[in-house]
Amino acid sequence: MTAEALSKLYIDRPDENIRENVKNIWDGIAKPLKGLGQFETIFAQIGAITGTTHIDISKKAVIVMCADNGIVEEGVTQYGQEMTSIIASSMVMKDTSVCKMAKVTGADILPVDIGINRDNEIGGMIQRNIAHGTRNFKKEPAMSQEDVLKAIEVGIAMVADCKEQGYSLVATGEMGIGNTTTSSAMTAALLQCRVEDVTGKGAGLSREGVNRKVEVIKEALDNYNFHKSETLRILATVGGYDIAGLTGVFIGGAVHHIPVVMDGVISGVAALTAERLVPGVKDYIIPSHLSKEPAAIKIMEELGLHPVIHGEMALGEGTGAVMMFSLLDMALSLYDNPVTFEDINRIGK
Ligand SMILES: O=C(O)c1ccc[n+]([C@@H]2O[C@H](COP(=O)([O-])O)[C@@H](O)[C@H]2O)c1
Ligand SMILES: Cc1cc2nc[nH]c2cc1C
Repeated sequence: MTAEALSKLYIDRPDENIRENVKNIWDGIAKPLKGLGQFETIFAQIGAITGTTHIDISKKAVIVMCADNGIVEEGVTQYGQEMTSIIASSMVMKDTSVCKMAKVTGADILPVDIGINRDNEIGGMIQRNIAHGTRNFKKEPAMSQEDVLKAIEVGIAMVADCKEQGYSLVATGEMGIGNTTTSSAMTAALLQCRVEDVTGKGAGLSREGVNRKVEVIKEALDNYNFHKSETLRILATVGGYDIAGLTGVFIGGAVHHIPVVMDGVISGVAALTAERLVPGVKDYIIPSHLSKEPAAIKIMEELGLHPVIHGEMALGEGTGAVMMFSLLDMALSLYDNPVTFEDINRIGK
């Protein structure tokens, strides 16, 4: 896909009549008006996206983009790069946090190697490796624009495949040591805000570690001198294959009318990138939780999204999105099997 073809993608507006119809169905259920709050508007959004008031979220998948980041050699993380491979391998064995949580809600985990740094493939992963990790963005741009476009295409194609396999709801997840550094760098560049305001502990840095991370990002951004509108250049220079792949997942959701549940801060940066590249994508995004990483709230504000879970989570892999799956299933049980005002009036007589 070329940058031009990407910018020309057309996103339909969600169906506003169906949005209203779903809201009216909620109002007919025997409960205080708007009593399920944001969940009512989320189902109205799903109806508007899918073009029907019959909400089906029975088959769910988490697309977990796994990739390595060259910036790790600058000492910006608590763990070494090998941890990406270790957790990705465990994901295939259904033995990581997101796998255990997905088992509870009955969702499938689709682990994608989009840029892990290792010579041999991890059997059982969806093989889409574009490169063995990115380059160190403090020294040189992390990726070429061509490779970034390939990664975006991988994400779009993953959603198309999911649709073909009957999935009606997908979520974003990722695994990649160093990806909170790429996320903070991208947020600072895309929102033109101070690096220290959008940089956090990631997977467990000390205060001194965070200070170092801030300095590394600042030095790099000073060199590149981005304008906030240079979305693709920012992604290619200081982003990662995981963020690019997830950008494609969000775009794919909008193109294929599949709602996409957004996980934490890395997914958030990808969502913002997708909306900047292809305006209209954000109408297809369902936020799940507000990550503890400080960039998350700024991204939510910029996108006008309101996550429902405020639990200070900072885990990644798609865990917050899977938690949201459970809440959506529970809310849907009211919508699917409602007690209406007619029912209770009849019983009460
Ligand atoms: O999802 C989040 O908001 C989130 C916040 C902090 C850390 N993580 C996870 O931790 C890893 C990145 O942390 P780090 O410190 O190596 O940049 C990566 O694999 C993410 O899935 C994820
Ligand atoms: C153990 C571990 C698991 C993770 N899952 C997502 N990011 C992670 C980072 C670490 C360090």
